[in-house]
Amino acid sequence: MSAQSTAPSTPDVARDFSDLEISSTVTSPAATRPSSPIPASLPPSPLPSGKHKIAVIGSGSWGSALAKIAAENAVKRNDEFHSEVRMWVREKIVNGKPLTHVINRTHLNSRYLPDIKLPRNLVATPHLKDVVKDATLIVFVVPHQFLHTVLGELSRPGVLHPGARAISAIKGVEVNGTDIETFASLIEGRVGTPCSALSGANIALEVALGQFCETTIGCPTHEDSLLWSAVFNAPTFRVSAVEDVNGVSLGGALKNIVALAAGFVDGLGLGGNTKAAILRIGLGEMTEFCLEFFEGSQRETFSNESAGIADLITTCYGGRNRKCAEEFVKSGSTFDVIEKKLLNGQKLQGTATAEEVHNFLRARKRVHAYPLFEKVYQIAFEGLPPKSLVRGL
Ligand SMILES: NC(=O)c1ccc[n+]([C@@H]2O[C@H](COP(=O)([O-])OP(=O)(O)OC[C@H]3O[C@@H](n4cnc5c(N)ncnc54)[C@H](O)[C@@H]3O)[C@@H](O)[C@H]2O)c1
Ligand SMILES: O=P(O)(O)OC[C@H](O)CO
Repeated sequence: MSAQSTAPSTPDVARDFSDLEISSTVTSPAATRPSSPIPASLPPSPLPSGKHKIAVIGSGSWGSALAKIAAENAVKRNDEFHSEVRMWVREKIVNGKPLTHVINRTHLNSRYLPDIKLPRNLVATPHLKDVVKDATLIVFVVPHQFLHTVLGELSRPGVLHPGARAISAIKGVEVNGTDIETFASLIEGRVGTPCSALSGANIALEVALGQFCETTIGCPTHEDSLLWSAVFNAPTFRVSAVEDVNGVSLGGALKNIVALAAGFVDGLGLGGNTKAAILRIGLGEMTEFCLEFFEGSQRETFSNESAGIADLITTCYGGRNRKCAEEFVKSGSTFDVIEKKLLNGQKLQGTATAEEVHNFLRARKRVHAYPLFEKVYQIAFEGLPPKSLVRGL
């Protein structure tokens, strides 16, 4: 959704789908929270009947981990899904061989998620058009820097199945002057498929190793939440559904700014009390930002869901943004240099989001209302000394 005015929040209970069985013709009323509807310009096209075909756009560490779960579920729920799941891999030569060949022969993504065995029914495919051919369920999980290029190709007529549904697992926001949009909304607008959001306390490697965790899906309709729960819910990846697409998207995006602050705290050698204060203040700014600018979003998505408080905690202790921000303080290098040095080809999201959010707040003349976000921006981009992080908060 585009930026909008403040709206009251209504508490409700999220639904746990651990024992889920799906049907593509579910008509029961939504058991999930109310939220903003699909824009009027996009009348939901009917979901195709029959088995669903899943496509995953992105094969970084999170793309590969999500594709693994989806492909395992596609086999387990073979009455609902085609067993073959295709994953878009941006071709790259790794040890003299194309990455797609490596993945399809060894069932390992040696570049981005090494040592994790991927299911044999997960097929790495280098051309986007082939990945989405006949796909009815499309997972978007590229680093947000590259989404526009992907959407450019997918928005050509005839490329996507007309009744397809999409979900975005991308953490970031799109800003244009005084407008702000989630990636779910951007995808929906560009390719015309209703788009849900998936976000949670989900460090890719831990998920891929099968360590228990939770995630939140924000879906525009109950039907979408049943579909996406069936794609992703697993014994060690527990899906809870809410109808707050914006809250789920914004939780994942904004926590990356707070994670940079947490990394500054670590780099400065400050202790647990300071970090806890940063997390509390950060969660407050994340929640208020979403409520102020995204009509219909829910405070409880931040306080109760994996996409809110839980993701904030895991990112501020174990994430890449935290790690790079600590190094920023300790080494004095730029984030570009640190990303190359520490992330082995993976992409940092928090700095870009801090800049986008700063530009948006400045355009809206609301910078003063979000002092932690602004401090992070100034430290990362304007040379403010990291030790001033907590001054005046
Ligand atoms: N890694 C995690 O633990 C994690 C967890 C949850 C959410 N996320 C989110 O998922 C999204 C994807 O992150 P990731 O960790 O899978 O990716 P990543 O950081 O591992 O980045 C690698 C991916 O970027 C692609 N890439 C590199 N250069 C490209 C270019 N020029 N054009 C197109 N693609 C290019 C690579 O092909 C590869 O698929 C991000 O928004 C991230 O915030 C990540
Ligand atoms: O490693 P980060 O900081 O990009 O965080 C990864 C995930 O978003 C954690 O849920």
